[in-house]
Amino acid sequence: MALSATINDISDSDFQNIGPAPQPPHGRSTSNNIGYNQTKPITKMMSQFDLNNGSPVRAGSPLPLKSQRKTGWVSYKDDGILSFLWQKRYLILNDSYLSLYKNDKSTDEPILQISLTNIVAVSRNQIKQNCFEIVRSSDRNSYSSSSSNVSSSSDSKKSIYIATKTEVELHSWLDAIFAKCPLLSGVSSPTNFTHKVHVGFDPETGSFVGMPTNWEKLLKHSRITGEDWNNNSAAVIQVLQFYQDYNGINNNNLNNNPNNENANKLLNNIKNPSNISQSSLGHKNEFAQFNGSRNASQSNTTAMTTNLQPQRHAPTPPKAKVPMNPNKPQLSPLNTTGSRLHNVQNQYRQQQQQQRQQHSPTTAIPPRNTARNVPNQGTSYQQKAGSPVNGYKPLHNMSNPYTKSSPTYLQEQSIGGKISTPPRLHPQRTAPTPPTHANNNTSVSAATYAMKQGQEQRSSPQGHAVGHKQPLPQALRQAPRKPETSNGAPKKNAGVTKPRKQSKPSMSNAEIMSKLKSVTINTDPTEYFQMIEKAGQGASGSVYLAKRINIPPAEFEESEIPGIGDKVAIKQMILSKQPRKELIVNEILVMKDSHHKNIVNFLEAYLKTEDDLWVVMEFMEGGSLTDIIENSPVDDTSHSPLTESQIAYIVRETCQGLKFLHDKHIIHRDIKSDNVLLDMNGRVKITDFGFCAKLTDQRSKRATMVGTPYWMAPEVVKQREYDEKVDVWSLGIMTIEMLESEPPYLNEDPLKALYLIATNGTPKLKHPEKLSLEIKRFLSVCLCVDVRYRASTEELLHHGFFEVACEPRDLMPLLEWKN
Ligand SMILES: Nc1ncnc2c1ncn2[C@@H]1O[C@H](COP(=O)(O)OP(=O)(O)OP(=O)(O)O)[C@@H](O)[C@H]1O
Repeated sequence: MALSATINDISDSDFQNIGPAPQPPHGRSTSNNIGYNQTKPITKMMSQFDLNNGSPVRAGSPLPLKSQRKTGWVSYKDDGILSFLWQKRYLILNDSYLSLYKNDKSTDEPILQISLTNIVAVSRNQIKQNCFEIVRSSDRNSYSSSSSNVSSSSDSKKSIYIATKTEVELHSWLDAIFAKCPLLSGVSSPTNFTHKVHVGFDPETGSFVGMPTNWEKLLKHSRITGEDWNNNSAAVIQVLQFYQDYNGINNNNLNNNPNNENANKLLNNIKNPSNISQSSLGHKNEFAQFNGSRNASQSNTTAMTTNLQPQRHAPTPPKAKVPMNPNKPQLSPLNTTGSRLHNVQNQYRQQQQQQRQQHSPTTAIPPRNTARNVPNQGTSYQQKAGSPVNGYKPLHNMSNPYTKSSPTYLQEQSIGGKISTPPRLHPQRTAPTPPTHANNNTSVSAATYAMKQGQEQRSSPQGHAVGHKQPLPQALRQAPRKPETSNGAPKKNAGVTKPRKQSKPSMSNAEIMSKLKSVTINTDPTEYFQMIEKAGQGASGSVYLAKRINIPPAEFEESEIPGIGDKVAIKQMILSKQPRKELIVNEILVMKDSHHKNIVNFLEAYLKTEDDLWVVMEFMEGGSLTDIIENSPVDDTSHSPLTESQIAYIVRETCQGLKFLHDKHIIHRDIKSDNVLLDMNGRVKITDFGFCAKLTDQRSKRATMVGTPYWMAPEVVKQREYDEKVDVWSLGIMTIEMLESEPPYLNEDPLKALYLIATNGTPKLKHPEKLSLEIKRFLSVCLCVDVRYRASTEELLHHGFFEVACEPRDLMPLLEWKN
């Protein structure tokens, strides 16, 4: 293995580091007493690290512990055949080896000796109290008196576990080992989420200590608790890493964020809900941005904050036909997702925005926020409007393939582009979002509204977010609204935003345009369509209902000539506003090649000008499944708005679409109710292919973080390799959406939600007693953490749950709200 080869090349004078290299701890305390509650030394120590700019330290850098020999009694176990056994051993750490002896006479032969150059990771482990794991590469330099004493696996990595009597001892060993092992570089790198630095939760101050500043801050603002930390610190580190990567957050940005003070105040308010007054909402709003949407593209920021008028000053009418001029798309006052705001909400949001602007020199795109509208919400909103906020509403949907610098499909694999490896984390952020120029009165963030509406909804002591002790008021179960775009329509981009790494685009602009031209008709399509109304708003553009009135000459095969008078959906995108044009190419290529009854049918695409792209698809007049969930009444017993038969039908159809993709080795990676559309005949189809990934013989697994966190499989959150089965997990979550109106953990802040996904395993249902055995069995095979036991789409299609599936016509009642 390359790693071990590298390791064996290390000489004493070399310093090697995995990943971007942080600075080792200069002037690090030699004390072995850095313990759990000793926040000062640890914080001080950590403050010396520059995780962004750290460079490898060459030999000769002061490592105070280097010259010391450390000894002590520990409990030891390995992961070999004696793995059940904890044995008392005498541990000696010198400058070259970590050795375990049966007694404290080091003159005897050690039972295990590991060369320090072979130690590749050290992390706390929960299998025993005060325990840490040492991972070593297969080694020529290490010695074991009994091969069975060490992992019997032929893997090149082996683990041993060491437990100490006290937490203080544990930290002291960690300190010493980190200081001496060249591959550990003294502190964990944020790009390697092996937890190599001892961090902790100080119960006295109620804060996390010993972390990079940005992580500390993220944790402060999350609802991850000391208990969570103690239960599974590795998972906390993982989700921090994930969150940071996903949002492209770096230290500088956080450290320099002028909102931090406000965020801290907000944190206090969250800790002490009674402190929160109306006037503190501005801070809270900033928290929403801080926590969720700080990375939104700048280009969208101003536009969004200036264009909320239609929704703020008038409740959205249920439906209106707005004639469209195709040459000049009008901004529809419709909230096309079917979410209707009340005036009180709008005033509320306005007020919040004013506060936010007073307090914050920056503006970020508020989170996308899919309102889960429920009947009679007005009353609840009004009640909330006058009452203090005791929490904040988390962020539902983070998808926005086009507005972020995300690791892309095209960067990763071969559909329509070059193959390149997924980018590593570059902690640099984009420039801070410029101050908004929006008029205070018109600039309202959906996030701020959501915050106001939010409710502190703690997870159970066990950490399960679902299964609330008390049923939530209807309005509070409503997810935040989508951030709104230039026409007041909701926008997908909330909470944890989709990944935006500063990776080099895999194709140049010219290459993208050339690719785009090869898959589009390069004519002005205006004369071929009559625009009827706006049907929806995505992050990358608007979707219009249109009628085909003409057909471009010689553009279609005879068998494919579309019908005059057919209704179509046209997604119009201004290319210069798309930070990731390759995602659009990606989407077109996948759609073009994916004709299936459960996939939204791509018809054609036009490059009207170099900047104006029209993608023509079949029109799905029923809207998204999210719309249906939002607009379906929930009864008093909080029973599902959909029957199990309806759910079985919708899930089966989605599953068929997924199987089609999976058979082509394509992973959708963003399955959720927003991306499932229905027509008025009850047909169900998958859409939004911007994040698809192709598995190839060379790459049968993926590792890039893509998707929308609440729907993400644990292996994605944990940044492990994954395959098609991530879609099966998301399908299970989508099934829960239909049962409970929202995905698990939606009421948690994004970081906590990620933690819960990573640690809770299969999410718990709110009302399992109301569900059939079949649907529960179905969910258990979709939401199986162990991917090996998670069903494939092929297997799912044989599941007994689908036997109760209704007929398409039985969905009609769910579509009535559209009429
Ligand atoms: N084929 C279609 N038929 C009918 N309505 C559609 C169709 N495609 C999209 N819509 C509507 O337009 C909205 C926006 O769709 P779009 O695919 O642009 O959404 P998005 O995924 O949020 O955006 P983006 O893909 O740009 O991030 C959808 O929520 C849906 O209501």
